[in-house]
Amino acid sequence: MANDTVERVAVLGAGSMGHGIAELAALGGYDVTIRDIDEEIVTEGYENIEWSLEKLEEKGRIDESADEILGRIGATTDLADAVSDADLVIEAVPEQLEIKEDTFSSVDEHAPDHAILASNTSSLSISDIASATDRPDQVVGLHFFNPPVKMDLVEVTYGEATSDETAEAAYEWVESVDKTPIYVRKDVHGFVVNTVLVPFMEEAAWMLSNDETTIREADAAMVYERGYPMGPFELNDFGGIDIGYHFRSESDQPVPPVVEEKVENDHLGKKSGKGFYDYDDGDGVGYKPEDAGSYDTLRTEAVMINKAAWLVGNDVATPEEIDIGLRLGGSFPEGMCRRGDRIGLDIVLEKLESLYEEYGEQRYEPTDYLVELVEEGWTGEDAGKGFYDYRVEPPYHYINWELDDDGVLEVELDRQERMNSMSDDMFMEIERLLNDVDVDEVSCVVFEGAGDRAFSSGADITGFTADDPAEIMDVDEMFQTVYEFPRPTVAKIDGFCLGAGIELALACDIRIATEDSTIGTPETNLGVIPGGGATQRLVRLIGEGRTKEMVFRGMQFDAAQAEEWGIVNHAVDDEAFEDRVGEIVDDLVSGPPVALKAAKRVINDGQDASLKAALAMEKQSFAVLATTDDMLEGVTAFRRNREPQFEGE
Ligand SMILES: C/C=C/C(=O)SCCNC(=O)CCNC(=O)[C@H](O)C(C)(C)COP(=O)(O)OP(=O)(O)OC[C@H]1O[C@@H](n2cnc3c(N)ncnc32)[C@H](O)[C@@H]1OP(=O)(O)O
Repeated sequence: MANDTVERVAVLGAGSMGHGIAELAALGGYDVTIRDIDEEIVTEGYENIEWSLEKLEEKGRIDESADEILGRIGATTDLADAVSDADLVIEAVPEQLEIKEDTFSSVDEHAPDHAILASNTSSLSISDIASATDRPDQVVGLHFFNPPVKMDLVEVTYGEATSDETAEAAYEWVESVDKTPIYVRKDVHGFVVNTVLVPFMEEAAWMLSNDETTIREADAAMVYERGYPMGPFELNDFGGIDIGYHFRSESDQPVPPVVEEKVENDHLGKKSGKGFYDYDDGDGVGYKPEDAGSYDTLRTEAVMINKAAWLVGNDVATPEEIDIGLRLGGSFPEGMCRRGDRIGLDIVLEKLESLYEEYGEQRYEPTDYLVELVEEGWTGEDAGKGFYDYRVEPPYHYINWELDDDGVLEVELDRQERMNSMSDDMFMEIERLLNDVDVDEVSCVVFEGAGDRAFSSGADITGFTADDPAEIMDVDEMFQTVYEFPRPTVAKIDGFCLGAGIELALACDIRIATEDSTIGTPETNLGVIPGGGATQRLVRLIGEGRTKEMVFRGMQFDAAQAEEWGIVNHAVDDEAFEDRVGEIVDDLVSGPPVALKAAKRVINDGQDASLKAALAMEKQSFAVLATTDDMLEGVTAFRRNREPQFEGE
């Protein structure tokens, strides 16, 4: 029976994945034993962990010392020793079924009965691996991405016999080490991420094999026109061309001839000095935006969306899980379900049908689920439903929000894989939330960034070349919605707050930052200027000279300087941060709502009026407020020497 209290972890294999997983487990507070067959490999793995922890310590990214964390890690070559008291065993030995089976059979013999046995395989079947044990119900896939400490995603994969109890315990463990798990509910080859990601590279390789594209054209189009972080050939070179090759051939699927040829010639990508690009004797990756030509981006995206539909239709994963998987595991700007809903599933289906007709290849055959959606008229966002249902409560993918009993609306920008940088969807979601929320229920709004690295590093730069300039200009509306929201707003800044990040903060009424935060307007480094209001809001806040210096020089500085310049209200020590924000929010929550709303309007609008007109606005508001119940309550409380209880009337 799986144990839901994991205290001790054993990691088998001290290579790049194994030592990374062991480091992660130790960072999460677990006692870990790392084991490999050879003393030298174990020592190397241990030293790699030591080096990495020291780097994290130097960068101030860990709360404990590297030595303390290292103190939780033991190393051995003895498998029985490593697993005998482990509650969770994670295998990260070479990707060969025989080696995995031998390992699991020995682990089964020596690990406690309650232990969960996990495999980090990325391409083998969990069910096959589990069958080497007498407890297949306690065997689960835990597919970490490389490097495990940096990459946020872990796929938690069911084998045929895996019990819910085991999968749930594994899922919770992943959360306990601060990673994001997604369930892969069936043991399908490639799990979720690779099922959708591999065609990104493969479709381009088929097109190259058929002389339908060039390497640079495909890479430039997917990066600059569609916003992917790397082009398909660049990604293939980066990850290793042999990896994708084995992935296809293991599952008896045809391999594009250009890939076969590269593997035969040992041109495996960056690691061998040559792949689709030449790294040793050439300039390496070298495409430019103008190389994009007429590459058929929809062809690749349609195949990926078809794969995503196949996963959903076969209950392997939900659209949310697929999209999180691709964002965190593939660094995609958005998941393929969301992208499909934006493109229009009817357009995707039509594309697949025409490709299927032209080439007759199985990979173009539209999956049943996609056909069903389109037949029912659920063709995506414009139709109100596609992979996601946009009709009643449209989903929020990039912000988390909560309205508590005191009326504090907490909005968390959550795109940690890209430093909470703001995509079009994030802009839209913030705006939609503020427009849809019942203002009477809200006493104040607090914006913050998810994770511990950034409030927001700005607008998503990768979208700049892919988006229509008119859409980029529209971002301004969200900032104005925040600025005009009729309740006090607070920016709670911890970490990078750059570009659109500081612009969101400037649209808030009060800004409070941890001392270590970095604040700035780096847009000129990108050849643009702030587009979300910073030039205008900053000049009103800190004056012309400082605004010009900041914007012209693309300056970034710490919170102390931001406080000195008047950009943030308070720069606060890390330890005191939550309390300080809490004090401010408490004051806003207990303040008189009608008066605060009036004060905000008069202060905002008065800045654009003449002093005379602004004073008149103030006087008028004062007079109106003097007739409210809140004023009576304020005066009564003063006379009776008690705290006022404002009702907002
Ligand atoms: C109208 C508004 C306009 C604007 O806002 S323009 C944008 C202004 N902002 C910037 O120019 C800041 C850009 N970002 C950075 O300079 C750096 O990041 C930081 C200094 C914030 C952090 O650096 P480090 O600690 O080395 O992290 P990392 O590896 O650069 O970032 C982690 C991942 O986040 C992605 N990322 C960060 N900021 C953005 C962004 N603004 N747009 C898109 N992606 C971003 C990276 O690329 C990377 O991703 P991967 O791990 O896949 O390599």
